[in-house]
Amino acid sequence: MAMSTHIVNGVNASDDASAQVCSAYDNEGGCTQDNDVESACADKDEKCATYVEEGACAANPGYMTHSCAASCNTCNAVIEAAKGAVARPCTDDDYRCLEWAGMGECDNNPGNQFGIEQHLSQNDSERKITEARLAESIKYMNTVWTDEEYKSIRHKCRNQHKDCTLWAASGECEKNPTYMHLNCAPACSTCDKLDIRHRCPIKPGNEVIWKAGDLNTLMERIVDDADGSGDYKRYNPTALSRPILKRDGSPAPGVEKDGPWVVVLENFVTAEEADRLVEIGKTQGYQRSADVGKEKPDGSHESKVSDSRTSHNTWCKEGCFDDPLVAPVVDRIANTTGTQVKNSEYLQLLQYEPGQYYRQHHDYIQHHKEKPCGVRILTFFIYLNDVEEDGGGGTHFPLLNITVQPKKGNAVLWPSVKDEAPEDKDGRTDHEALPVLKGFKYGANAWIHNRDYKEAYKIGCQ
Ligand SMILES: O=C(O)CCC(=O)C(=O)O
Ligand SMILES: [Fe+2]
Repeated sequence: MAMSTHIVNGVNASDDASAQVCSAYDNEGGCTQDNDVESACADKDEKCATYVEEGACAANPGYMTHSCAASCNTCNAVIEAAKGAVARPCTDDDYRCLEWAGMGECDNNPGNQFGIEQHLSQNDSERKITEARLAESIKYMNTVWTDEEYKSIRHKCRNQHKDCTLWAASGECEKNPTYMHLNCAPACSTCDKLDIRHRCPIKPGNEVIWKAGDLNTLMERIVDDADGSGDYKRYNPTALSRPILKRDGSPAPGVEKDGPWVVVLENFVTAEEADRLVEIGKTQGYQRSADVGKEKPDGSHESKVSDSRTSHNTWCKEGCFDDPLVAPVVDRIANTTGTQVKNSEYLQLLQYEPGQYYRQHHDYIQHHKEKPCGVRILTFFIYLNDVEEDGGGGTHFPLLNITVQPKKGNAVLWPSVKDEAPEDKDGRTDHEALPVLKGFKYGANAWIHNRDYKEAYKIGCQ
């Protein structure tokens, strides 16, 4: 079923009976083409006669009254509409609309709607600029509905507020783009921004923090204390896996097998800090964990609950990250990894009940590569309670044959990317959270990104 997309007739308000209908506007909202009442009342659809025979004047007055005013004898209604202070804001574009609506086509084929009916101000100058903007929107939406380029987002391109067009006419698309581009996309002519791939470009200045070699430099500094400062000594760092050769080409002492970095830091958080994170998690309430799901047509991703991950989690955002016992932990993670707080996702607080687990997976998310947050480069995982040796719940790296047992306050960190190509996944750090067999397990994930995550999150581009 083909539907055209003509949506709104702009009507020039006038107080007297010799109302004029404006059919075109200039940039300032002035009417460039005044037609007299006679032409306003003329039939505008060459099939009017046929429709009338089919009884459409009565069956579908929404379309016929205005489009076949002569044949339906509804000239007065057109003049009244033109006289009224509010323009006829939205009309059906085909006399069969009513019939189609009855068949459920508004839901099945919501093509010719572009959102909430737009309010035209009573104030003359506002009204003029709004009408001019409306005329632009109509033109633009015709393109959106015909051009292949907009196929994936055209159904989502709607004005979500009655004042979108007035706001757009007053410069709000430029002043307040985050809200306007999404919620008033027809008014701002920004339907393309509904596609996350267009809305979220990587802007100049948002640089990656790791170049080739930076991963090994950091990890050698942590584990070998190569800078001699002793800063990391207090965590008694242990590399459970590491590259067989150091950056200077010398063999890493005691290392027999080449591998990615997996490093344990002891007592990274105090017992008090760990308890506070668990307490905040409980107060906020843990929800069933979800994974990244399928890509949606607009380029964003579904989140999906699946059997591969049965834990519960909550996020440490407002009211948590600024807690006096939490803020130092967040800062410490950034300092220890030579990154900045803005590179890290908000802490994810995890709870595993007996029997719960997270099957083998990788923390690297491919689609982040083209996003302003960049890819996850490091996972910094903190254990917030002890789980007994025979209590399960270990973090297991199946490709490396390593299991780290949860110990309150300890952290384990590993890269998601390769040292020589820090945007690319290092598949060797696949891991799983083994089922907890006894008691509960609590933990906190900090996923550190190669670009500014917090800014990307703020604008919905993560
Ligand atoms: O709970 C663990 O030991 C690891 C959790 C994990 O891998 C994750 O949440 O991505
Ligand atoms: Fe993970």
